[in-house]
Amino acid sequence: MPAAALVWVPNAAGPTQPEFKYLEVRGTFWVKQKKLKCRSANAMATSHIHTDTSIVMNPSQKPMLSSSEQRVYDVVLKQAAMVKEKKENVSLDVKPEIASPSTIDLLNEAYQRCGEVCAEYAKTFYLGTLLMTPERRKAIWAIYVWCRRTDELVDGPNATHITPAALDRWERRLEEVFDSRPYDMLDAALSDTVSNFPVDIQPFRDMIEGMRMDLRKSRYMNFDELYLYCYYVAGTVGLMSVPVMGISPDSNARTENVYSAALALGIANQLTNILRDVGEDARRGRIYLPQDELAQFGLSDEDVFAGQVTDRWRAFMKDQIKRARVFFGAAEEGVTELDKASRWPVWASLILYRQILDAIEANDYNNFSKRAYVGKVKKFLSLSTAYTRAYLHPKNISNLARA
Ligand SMILES: CC(C)=CCC/C(C)=C/CC/C(C)=C/CC/C(C)=C/[C@@H]1[C@@H](COP(=O)(O)OP(=O)(O)O)[C@]1(C)CC/C=C(\C)CC/C=C(\C)CCC=C(C)C
Ligand SMILES: [Mn+2]
Repeated sequence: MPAAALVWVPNAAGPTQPEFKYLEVRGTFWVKQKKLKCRSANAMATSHIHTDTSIVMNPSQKPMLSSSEQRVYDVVLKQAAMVKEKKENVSLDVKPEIASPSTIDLLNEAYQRCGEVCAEYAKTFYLGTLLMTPERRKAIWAIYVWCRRTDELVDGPNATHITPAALDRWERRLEEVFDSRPYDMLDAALSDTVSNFPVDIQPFRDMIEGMRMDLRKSRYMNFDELYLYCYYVAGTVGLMSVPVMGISPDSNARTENVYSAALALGIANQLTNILRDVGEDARRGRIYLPQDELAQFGLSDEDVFAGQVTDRWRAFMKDQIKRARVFFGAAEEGVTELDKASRWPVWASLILYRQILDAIEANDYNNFSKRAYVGKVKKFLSLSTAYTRAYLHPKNISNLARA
Protein backbone atom coordinates (compact mmCIF):
# COMPACT_ATOMS: atom_id res chain seq x y z
CA MET A 1 0.00 0.00 0.00
CA PRO A 2 1.41 3.38 -0.85
CA ALA A 3 2.27 5.64 2.08
CA ALA A 4 0.00 8.52 2.79
CA ALA A 5 -0.01 12.11 1.80
CA LEU A 6 -1.53 14.98 3.61
CA VAL A 7 -4.26 17.07 2.08
CA TRP A 8 -4.85 20.40 3.68
CA VAL A 9 -8.43 21.57 3.96
CA PRO A 10 -8.72 25.09 5.35
CA ASN A 11 -11.56 25.62 7.73
CA ALA A 12 -14.31 27.19 5.72
CA ALA A 13 -15.40 29.10 8.79
CA GLY A 14 -12.58 31.55 8.03
CA PRO A 15 -10.87 34.00 10.31
CA THR A 16 -13.20 33.65 13.27
CA GLN A 17 -12.27 30.00 13.71
CA PRO A 18 -8.70 29.47 12.66
CA GLU A 19 -8.39 25.69 13.18
CA PHE A 20 -7.91 23.54 10.12
CA LYS A 21 -9.49 20.33 9.08
CA TYR A 22 -7.18 17.77 7.62
CA LEU A 23 -8.13 15.18 5.15
CA GLU A 24 -5.60 12.43 5.46
CA VAL A 25 -5.14 10.20 2.49
CA ARG A 26 -3.43 6.94 1.79
CA GLY A 27 -3.35 5.91 -1.83
CA THR A 28 -6.74 4.50 -2.63
CA PHE A 29 -7.90 4.74 0.99
CA TRP A 30 -9.15 7.80 2.66
CA VAL A 31 -9.36 8.82 6.24
CA LYS A 32 -12.19 10.55 8.01
CA GLN A 33 -12.00 14.29 8.14
CA LYS A 34 -10.76 15.47 11.48
CA LYS A 35 -10.73 18.85 13.06
CA LEU A 36 -7.56 19.39 15.00
CA LYS A 37 -6.31 21.89 17.45
CA CYS A 38 -2.95 23.49 16.82
CA ARG A 39 -1.09 21.39 19.36
CA SER A 40 -2.02 18.17 17.59
CA ALA A 41 -1.06 19.37 14.15
CA ASN A 42 2.42 17.89 14.23
CA ALA A 43 1.19 14.57 15.48
CA MET A 44 -1.18 14.44 12.57
CA ALA A 45 1.47 15.31 10.05
CA THR A 46 3.65 12.50 11.24
CA SER A 47 0.92 9.97 11.87
CA HIS A 48 0.07 10.04 8.19
CA ILE A 49 3.35 8.33 7.56
CA HIS A 50 3.02 5.35 9.79
CA THR A 51 -0.39 4.74 11.32
CA ASP A 52 -3.33 3.00 9.83
CA THR A 53 -5.93 4.20 12.30
CA SER A 54 -9.30 5.30 11.04
CA ILE A 55 -8.63 4.43 7.43
CA VAL A 56 -11.79 3.70 5.56
CA MET A 57 -12.05 2.27 2.12
CA ASN A 58 -12.94 4.66 -0.62
CA PRO A 59 -15.97 2.90 -2.08
CA SER A 60 -15.19 3.96 -5.64
CA GLN A 61 -11.55 2.82 -5.22
CA LYS A 62 -10.42 6.06 -6.80
CA PRO A 63 -7.24 7.58 -5.39
CA MET A 64 -8.09 10.47 -3.10
CA LEU A 65 -4.72 12.15 -3.31
CA SER A 66 -4.85 15.64 -4.69
CA SER A 67 -3.59 15.71 -8.26
CA SER A 68 -0.32 17.42 -7.30
CA GLU A 69 0.37 15.08 -4.41
CA GLN A 70 -0.24 12.00 -6.56
CA ARG A 71 2.10 13.32 -9.22
CA VAL A 72 4.81 14.12 -6.72
CA TYR A 73 4.38 10.87 -4.83
CA ASP A 74 5.04 8.94 -8.06
CA VAL A 75 8.43 10.65 -8.28
CA VAL A 76 9.11 9.74 -4.62
CA LEU A 77 8.35 6.08 -5.36
CA LYS A 78 10.53 6.07 -8.48
CA GLN A 79 13.48 7.60 -6.64
CA ALA A 80 13.05 5.20 -3.70
CA ALA A 81 12.91 2.20 -6.08
CA MET A 82 16.13 3.35 -7.75
CA VAL A 83 17.91 3.52 -4.40
CA LYS A 84 16.65 0.08 -3.35
CA GLU A 85 17.74 -1.42 -6.67
CA LYS A 86 21.20 0.09 -6.31
CA LYS A 87 21.44 -1.31 -2.76
CA GLU A 88 20.53 -4.81 -3.93
CA ASN A 89 22.98 -4.78 -6.85
CA VAL A 90 25.78 -3.11 -5.00
CA SER A 91 28.26 -5.98 -5.36
CA LEU A 92 27.67 -6.20 -9.15
CA ASP A 93 28.20 -2.51 -9.62
CA VAL A 94 31.85 -2.50 -10.67
CA LYS A 95 32.82 0.61 -12.60
CA PRO A 96 35.53 0.22 -15.25
CA GLU A 97 38.65 2.23 -14.44
CA ILE A 98 38.92 4.37 -17.56
CA ALA A 99 39.72 7.80 -16.17
CA SER A 100 43.20 9.07 -16.97
CA PRO A 101 45.20 11.01 -14.33
CA SER A 102 44.52 14.29 -16.14
CA THR A 103 40.77 13.61 -16.16
CA ILE A 104 40.92 12.90 -12.44
CA ASP A 105 42.77 16.17 -11.84
CA LEU A 106 40.17 18.10 -13.83
CA LEU A 107 37.38 16.42 -11.96
CA ASN A 108 38.97 17.22 -8.61
CA GLU A 109 39.31 20.82 -9.70
CA ALA A 110 35.64 20.87 -10.76
CA TYR A 111 34.50 19.56 -7.39
CA GLN A 112 36.79 22.03 -5.66
CA ARG A 113 35.09 24.86 -7.54
CA CYS A 114 31.65 23.50 -6.55
CA GLY A 115 32.80 23.54 -2.92
CA GLU A 116 33.88 27.16 -3.26
CA VAL A 117 30.51 28.20 -4.71
CA CYS A 118 28.73 26.38 -1.92
CA ALA A 119 30.92 28.01 0.74
CA GLU A 120 30.23 31.42 -0.79
CA TYR A 121 26.44 31.14 -0.93
CA ALA A 122 25.65 28.83 1.99
CA LYS A 123 28.36 29.06 4.62
CA THR A 124 26.65 27.14 7.41
CA PHE A 125 25.55 24.40 5.12
CA TYR A 126 29.05 24.17 3.66
CA LEU A 127 30.47 23.64 7.15
CA GLY A 128 27.95 20.85 7.70
CA THR A 129 29.06 19.11 4.51
CA LEU A 130 32.60 18.94 5.88
CA LEU A 131 31.36 16.27 8.31
CA MET A 132 30.31 14.01 5.45
CA THR A 133 32.57 11.50 3.74
CA PRO A 134 34.63 13.14 0.94
CA GLU A 135 32.60 11.37 -1.80
CA ARG A 136 29.26 12.47 -0.38
CA ARG A 137 30.43 15.98 0.36
CA LYS A 138 31.67 16.51 -3.19
CA ALA A 139 28.47 15.10 -4.65
CA ILE A 140 26.30 17.38 -2.50
CA TRP A 141 28.38 20.38 -3.60
CA ALA A 142 27.84 19.43 -7.26
CA ILE A 143 24.07 19.14 -6.74
CA TYR A 144 24.04 22.40 -4.80
CA VAL A 145 25.79 24.21 -7.62
CA TRP A 146 23.41 22.88 -10.26
CA CYS A 147 20.41 24.01 -8.14
CA ARG A 148 21.96 27.43 -7.55
CA ARG A 149 22.68 27.88 -11.27
CA THR A 150 19.15 26.84 -12.15
CA ASP A 151 17.69 29.34 -9.66
CA GLU A 152 20.03 32.05 -10.95
CA LEU A 153 18.54 31.63 -14.43
CA VAL A 154 15.26 33.12 -13.22
CA ASP A 155 16.49 35.15 -10.22
CA GLY A 156 19.97 36.20 -11.24
CA PRO A 157 21.30 39.25 -13.10
CA ASN A 158 20.29 37.88 -16.54
CA ALA A 159 16.83 36.84 -15.42
CA THR A 160 15.03 39.36 -17.64
CA HIS A 161 16.47 37.64 -20.73
CA ILE A 162 15.40 34.18 -19.69
CA THR A 163 12.75 32.63 -21.93
CA PRO A 164 11.09 29.21 -21.95
CA ALA A 165 13.44 28.35 -24.85
CA ALA A 166 16.46 29.07 -22.64
CA LEU A 167 15.05 26.72 -20.01
CA ASP A 168 14.54 24.07 -22.70
CA ARG A 169 18.22 24.42 -23.59
CA TRP A 170 19.15 24.11 -19.91
CA GLU A 171 17.10 20.90 -19.76
CA ARG A 172 18.84 19.46 -22.84
CA ARG A 173 22.14 20.25 -21.16
CA LEU A 174 20.91 18.40 -18.07
CA GLU A 175 20.17 15.35 -20.22
CA GLU A 176 23.74 15.50 -21.50
CA VAL A 177 25.00 15.61 -17.93
CA PHE A 178 23.11 12.38 -17.24
CA ASP A 179 24.48 10.91 -20.52
CA SER A 180 28.07 11.64 -19.40
CA ARG A 181 28.50 14.44 -21.94
CA PRO A 182 28.95 17.48 -19.67
CA TYR A 183 29.15 20.94 -21.18
CA ASP A 184 31.46 22.58 -18.66
CA MET A 185 33.50 21.85 -15.55
CA LEU A 186 30.65 22.27 -13.09
CA ASP A 187 28.45 20.01 -15.19
CA ALA A 188 31.30 17.47 -15.24
CA ALA A 189 31.19 17.28 -11.45
CA LEU A 190 27.45 16.61 -11.56
CA SER A 191 27.94 14.02 -14.32
CA ASP A 192 30.39 12.19 -12.10
CA THR A 193 28.03 12.46 -9.13
CA VAL A 194 25.04 10.99 -10.95
CA SER A 195 27.16 8.12 -12.19
CA ASN A 196 28.28 7.34 -8.62
CA PHE A 197 24.96 7.71 -6.78
CA PRO A 198 21.46 6.44 -7.62
CA VAL A 199 20.04 9.88 -8.43
CA ASP A 200 17.07 10.04 -10.78
CA ILE A 201 16.90 12.77 -13.43
CA GLN A 202 13.22 13.51 -12.74
CA PRO A 203 13.65 15.85 -9.73
CA PHE A 204 16.21 17.85 -11.77
CA ARG A 205 13.80 18.13 -14.68
CA ASP A 206 11.07 19.11 -12.25
CA MET A 207 13.15 21.92 -10.78
CA ILE A 208 13.48 23.36 -14.28
CA GLU A 209 9.72 22.96 -14.64
CA GLY A 210 9.34 25.05 -11.47
CA MET A 211 11.37 27.82 -13.11
CA ARG A 212 9.10 27.61 -16.19
CA MET A 213 6.13 27.92 -13.88
CA ASP A 214 7.66 31.03 -12.35
CA LEU A 215 7.94 32.58 -15.82
CA ARG A 216 4.33 32.01 -16.77
CA LYS A 217 2.47 32.28 -13.49
CA SER A 218 2.25 34.82 -10.68
CA ARG A 219 -0.85 33.58 -8.83
CA TYR A 220 -1.79 30.24 -7.20
CA MET A 221 -5.49 29.50 -7.02
CA ASN A 222 -5.29 27.02 -4.16
CA PHE A 223 -2.86 25.03 -2.06
CA ASP A 224 -2.77 22.17 -4.55
CA GLU A 225 -1.24 24.51 -7.13
CA LEU A 226 1.15 26.00 -4.60
CA TYR A 227 2.17 22.55 -3.36
CA LEU A 228 3.21 21.59 -6.89
CA TYR A 229 5.28 24.77 -7.23
CA CYS A 230 6.95 24.12 -3.86
CA TYR A 231 7.74 20.57 -4.90
CA TYR A 232 9.26 21.76 -8.17
CA VAL A 233 11.58 24.36 -6.69
CA ALA A 234 12.37 22.87 -3.28
CA GLY A 235 10.89 19.40 -2.66
CA THR A 236 13.05 18.26 -5.56
CA VAL A 237 16.17 19.27 -3.59
CA GLY A 238 15.27 16.74 -0.89
CA LEU A 239 14.83 13.98 -3.48
CA MET A 240 18.15 14.81 -5.14
CA SER A 241 20.08 14.95 -1.87
CA VAL A 242 19.00 11.83 0.04
CA PRO A 243 20.48 9.29 -2.43
CA VAL A 244 23.82 10.98 -1.73
CA MET A 245 23.41 11.65 1.98
CA GLY A 246 22.40 8.05 2.46
CA ILE A 247 20.02 6.32 4.84
CA SER A 248 21.57 4.94 8.02
CA PRO A 249 22.40 1.22 7.90
CA ASP A 250 20.59 0.99 11.28
CA SER A 251 17.40 2.46 9.89
CA ASN A 252 14.29 0.31 9.78
CA ALA A 253 12.40 2.93 7.87
CA ARG A 254 10.83 2.29 4.51
CA THR A 255 12.88 4.04 1.85
CA GLU A 256 9.86 5.84 0.41
CA ASN A 257 8.99 7.22 3.86
CA VAL A 258 12.43 8.75 4.21
CA TYR A 259 11.97 10.31 0.76
CA SER A 260 8.53 11.61 1.77
CA ALA A 261 10.17 13.27 4.77
CA ALA A 262 12.86 14.79 2.54
CA LEU A 263 10.16 16.11 0.25
CA ALA A 264 8.35 17.56 3.29
CA LEU A 265 11.49 19.45 4.32
CA GLY A 266 11.76 21.04 0.90
CA ILE A 267 8.06 22.02 0.95
CA ALA A 268 8.38 23.40 4.50
CA ASN A 269 11.42 25.47 3.53
CA GLN A 270 9.77 26.88 0.46
CA LEU A 271 6.53 27.72 2.30
CA THR A 272 8.67 29.52 4.88
CA ASN A 273 10.54 31.36 2.12
CA ILE A 274 7.23 32.45 0.66
CA LEU A 275 5.86 33.68 4.00
CA ARG A 276 9.05 35.58 4.75
CA ASP A 277 9.15 37.24 1.32
CA VAL A 278 5.49 38.29 0.88
CA GLY A 279 6.33 42.01 0.66
CA GLU A 280 9.33 41.54 -1.60
CA ASP A 281 7.38 39.28 -3.96
CA ALA A 282 4.39 41.64 -4.02
CA ARG A 283 6.68 44.46 -5.13
CA ARG A 284 7.52 42.26 -8.13
CA GLY A 285 3.80 41.71 -8.76
CA ARG A 286 3.89 38.15 -7.45
CA ILE A 287 1.69 36.52 -4.81
CA TYR A 288 2.68 33.00 -3.81
CA LEU A 289 -0.29 32.57 -1.47
CA PRO A 290 -3.36 30.43 -2.18
CA GLN A 291 -6.00 32.78 -3.59
CA ASP A 292 -8.91 30.78 -2.19
CA GLU A 293 -7.44 30.89 1.32
CA LEU A 294 -6.88 34.63 1.10
CA ALA A 295 -10.54 34.99 0.12
CA GLN A 296 -11.65 32.82 3.03
CA PHE A 297 -10.05 35.36 5.34
CA GLY A 298 -11.67 38.27 3.52
CA LEU A 299 -8.40 39.24 1.84
CA SER A 300 -7.57 40.02 -1.78
CA ASP A 301 -4.53 40.83 -3.93
CA GLU A 302 -5.15 44.51 -3.17
CA ASP A 303 -4.68 43.86 0.55
CA VAL A 304 -1.38 42.13 -0.16
CA PHE A 305 -0.22 45.03 -2.34
CA ALA A 306 -1.39 47.58 0.26
CA GLY A 307 0.76 45.80 2.84
CA GLN A 308 -1.24 46.70 5.95
CA VAL A 309 -1.02 44.32 8.91
CA THR A 310 -4.66 43.92 9.91
CA ASP A 311 -6.37 41.37 12.17
CA ARG A 312 -7.50 39.50 9.08
CA TRP A 313 -3.91 39.35 7.85
CA ARG A 314 -2.69 38.10 11.25
CA ALA A 315 -5.34 35.37 11.31
CA PHE A 316 -4.46 34.35 7.76
CA MET A 317 -0.75 34.29 8.53
CA LYS A 318 -1.27 32.22 11.67
CA ASP A 319 -2.82 29.48 9.57
CA GLN A 320 -0.14 29.65 6.90
CA ILE A 321 2.55 29.36 9.57
CA LYS A 322 0.74 26.46 11.20
CA ARG A 323 0.74 24.60 7.89
CA ALA A 324 4.46 25.19 7.29
CA ARG A 325 5.14 23.80 10.78
CA VAL A 326 3.15 20.67 9.97
CA PHE A 327 5.52 20.02 7.06
CA PHE A 328 8.57 20.64 9.28
CA GLY A 329 7.09 18.13 11.74
CA ALA A 330 6.75 15.53 8.99
CA ALA A 331 10.35 16.17 7.90
CA GLU A 332 11.73 15.64 11.43
CA GLU A 333 10.61 12.03 11.25
CA GLY A 334 13.07 11.37 8.47
CA VAL A 335 16.20 13.12 9.70
CA THR A 336 17.05 10.47 12.30
CA GLU A 337 16.92 7.86 9.53
CA LEU A 338 19.70 9.51 7.54
CA ASP A 339 23.27 8.35 7.63
CA LYS A 340 24.80 9.69 10.84
CA ALA A 341 27.32 11.92 9.09
CA SER A 342 24.57 13.65 7.09
CA ARG A 343 22.23 14.41 9.95
CA TRP A 344 23.82 17.54 11.32
CA PRO A 345 23.50 19.78 8.24
CA VAL A 346 19.93 18.60 7.75
CA TRP A 347 18.95 19.24 11.40
CA ALA A 348 20.70 22.59 11.23
CA SER A 349 18.83 23.67 8.10
CA LEU A 350 15.52 22.42 9.54
CA ILE A 351 15.94 24.22 12.87
CA LEU A 352 17.26 27.43 11.33
CA TYR A 353 14.58 27.66 8.68
CA ARG A 354 11.79 26.84 11.09
CA GLN A 355 12.91 29.75 13.28
CA ILE A 356 12.09 32.13 10.45
CA LEU A 357 8.46 31.32 11.21
CA ASP A 358 9.01 32.35 14.85
CA ALA A 359 10.61 35.56 13.60
CA ILE A 360 7.54 36.36 11.48
CA GLU A 361 5.42 35.96 14.61
CA ALA A 362 7.82 38.13 16.58
CA ASN A 363 7.41 40.83 13.88
CA ASP A 364 3.66 40.73 14.59
CA TYR A 365 3.14 39.17 11.12
CA ASN A 366 4.54 42.18 9.31
CA ASN A 367 6.13 40.38 6.39
CA PHE A 368 5.44 43.33 4.11
CA SER A 369 8.16 45.66 5.26
CA LYS A 370 10.10 43.81 7.99
CA ARG A 371 12.36 40.95 7.00
CA ALA A 372 12.15 38.01 9.38
CA TYR A 373 15.62 36.78 10.22
CA VAL A 374 17.35 34.61 12.77
CA GLY A 375 20.00 36.51 14.76
CA LYS A 376 23.59 35.34 15.19
CA VAL A 377 23.16 34.12 18.79
CA LYS A 378 20.07 32.09 17.93
CA LYS A 379 21.84 30.73 14.86
CA PHE A 380 24.79 29.60 16.92
CA LEU A 381 22.54 27.97 19.54
CA SER A 382 20.63 26.20 16.77
CA LEU A 383 23.82 24.72 15.39
CA SER A 384 24.64 23.17 18.73
CA THR A 385 21.05 21.92 19.16
CA ALA A 386 21.36 20.37 15.71
CA TYR A 387 24.64 18.76 16.68
CA THR A 388 23.13 17.30 19.85
CA ARG A 389 20.16 15.91 17.95
CA ALA A 390 22.36 14.44 15.26
CA TYR A 391 25.03 12.77 17.35
CA LEU A 392 24.29 12.71 21.05
CA HIS A 393 20.69 11.63 21.27
CA PRO A 394 20.38 7.88 21.42
CA LYS A 395 18.49 6.77 18.38
CA ASN A 396 15.21 5.37 19.62
CA ILE A 397 12.84 3.10 17.84
CA SER A 398 12.19 4.50 14.41
CA ASN A 399 8.87 6.19 13.85
CA LEU A 400 8.98 5.17 10.26
CA ALA A 401 9.54 1.51 10.97
CA ARG A 402 8.43 -1.06 8.49
CA ALA A 403 4.77 -1.92 8.85
C1 LIG B 1 14.96 12.86 5.42
C2 LIG B 1 15.26 14.28 5.26
C3 LIG B 1 14.46 15.25 6.04
C4 LIG B 1 16.24 14.64 4.43
C5 LIG B 1 16.66 15.99 4.12
C6 LIG B 1 16.48 16.29 2.67
C7 LIG B 1 17.05 17.61 2.28
C8 LIG B 1 18.50 17.73 2.20
C9 LIG B 1 16.22 18.59 1.97
C10 LIG B 1 16.72 19.90 1.53
C11 LIG B 1 15.62 20.87 1.53
C12 LIG B 1 16.10 22.21 1.03
C13 LIG B 1 17.28 22.87 1.60
C14 LIG B 1 15.40 22.78 0.05
C15 LIG B 1 15.74 24.07 -0.55
C16 LIG B 1 14.55 24.96 -0.42
C17 LIG B 1 14.72 26.28 -1.08
C18 LIG B 1 14.84 27.42 -0.15
C19 LIG B 1 14.69 26.36 -2.42
C20 LIG B 1 14.89 27.60 -3.16
C21 LIG B 1 14.27 27.80 -4.40
C22 LIG B 1 13.82 28.97 -5.12
O1 LIG B 1 13.03 29.81 -4.32
P1 LIG B 1 13.14 31.37 -4.34
O2 LIG B 1 13.63 31.80 -5.66
O3 LIG B 1 11.82 31.86 -3.86
O4 LIG B 1 14.20 31.62 -3.21
P2 LIG B 1 15.43 32.63 -3.14
O5 LIG B 1 14.81 33.96 -2.95
O6 LIG B 1 16.19 32.48 -4.41
O7 LIG B 1 16.21 32.14 -1.94
C23 LIG B 1 15.68 27.68 -4.21
C24 LIG B 1 16.60 28.79 -4.02
C25 LIG B 1 16.16 26.60 -5.23
C26 LIG B 1 17.64 26.36 -5.25
C27 LIG B 1 18.05 25.52 -4.11
C28 LIG B 1 19.32 25.53 -3.63
C29 LIG B 1 20.39 26.39 -4.22
C30 LIG B 1 19.63 24.67 -2.47
C31 LIG B 1 20.25 23.37 -2.92
C32 LIG B 1 20.68 22.64 -1.69
C33 LIG B 1 21.24 21.41 -1.70
C34 LIG B 1 21.49 20.62 -2.91
C35 LIG B 1 21.65 20.80 -0.44
C36 LIG B 1 20.49 20.60 0.47
C37 LIG B 1 20.88 20.01 1.74
C38 LIG B 1 20.73 20.58 2.96
C39 LIG B 1 21.08 19.79 4.14
C40 LIG B 1 20.26 21.97 3.17
MN1 LIG C 1 15.58 32.26 -6.17
